[in-house]
Amino acid sequence: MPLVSMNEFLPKAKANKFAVGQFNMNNLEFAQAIAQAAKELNSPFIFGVSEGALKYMGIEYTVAIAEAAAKQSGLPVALHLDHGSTFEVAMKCIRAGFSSVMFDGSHHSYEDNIRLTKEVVKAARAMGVSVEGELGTIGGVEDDISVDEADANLAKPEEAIRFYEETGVDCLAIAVGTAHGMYAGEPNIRFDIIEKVASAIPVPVVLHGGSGVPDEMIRKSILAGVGKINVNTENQVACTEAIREALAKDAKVYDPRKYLTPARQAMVEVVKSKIQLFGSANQA
Ligand SMILES: O=C(O)C[C@@H](O)[C@H](O)C(=O)COP(=O)(O)O
Ligand SMILES: [Zn+2]
Repeated sequence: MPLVSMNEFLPKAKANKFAVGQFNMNNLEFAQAIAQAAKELNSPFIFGVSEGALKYMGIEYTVAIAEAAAKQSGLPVALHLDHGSTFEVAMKCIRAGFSSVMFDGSHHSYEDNIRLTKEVVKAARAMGVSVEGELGTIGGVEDDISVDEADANLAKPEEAIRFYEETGVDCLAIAVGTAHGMYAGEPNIRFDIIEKVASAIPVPVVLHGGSGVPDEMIRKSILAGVGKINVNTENQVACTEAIREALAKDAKVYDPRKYLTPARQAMVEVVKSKIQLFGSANQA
């Protein structure tokens, strides 16, 4: 199956109250693990690729790997630019074969964020590519602010609703108390904000910072209207722990396949557990 826009599965997720996982692709083993887990559970999924990951893997390798995974799995798979910072990078990804892009204008003023997101939506829609927008500040490692500081920048429901109405994005990431990276304690998720926004717009709310969020909070977020959840850190941790363990067991090992095989399997288990939790198994 060729790569698809997120609109192939997000409307169904919103209607049937499940969420589709965005699992970030950082190298070939991540892509293989994500595709294998999704195939075992017959789930649609999204490969998220940040600008940093794009630089690391190269845009042509990224698209080729995602296309191979979609073809091999036979599942609906979207290749999605994660936290795209400019119109230009979004267009570069679309031209290279991405089926979906996020324009993260959250660091701009509210009005500029609307104006810039609208431009991306107009161009992307003409090419059948879905767009995610972002409002508010999602804290954590990525922008080096703590969860408490991020709380001061949660999305305001009226602003989020107007943002959707003016931009026409296909899904909307709003800051509701989650953060990128691992949590020191538990996140304080504002389910009331999710509910207010999700009940007023026809597209799903996106939850960034999905790693380390307790299962019950994930279920509650989905019931409140989250239809896409991003996970990267938990896969990175599982991958690195498995490599450390393999190297500690045999200090003389030099064949990367010897430590990347358990690393890949550890990620398969993480992704499978998220797919079960998000309710997207058997929704392909
Ligand atoms: O870290 C990245 O490169 C991707 C993340 O920003 C992704 O969008 C995300 O939200 C993952 O959250 P996490 O797994 O809880 O860090
Ligand atoms: Zn994110």
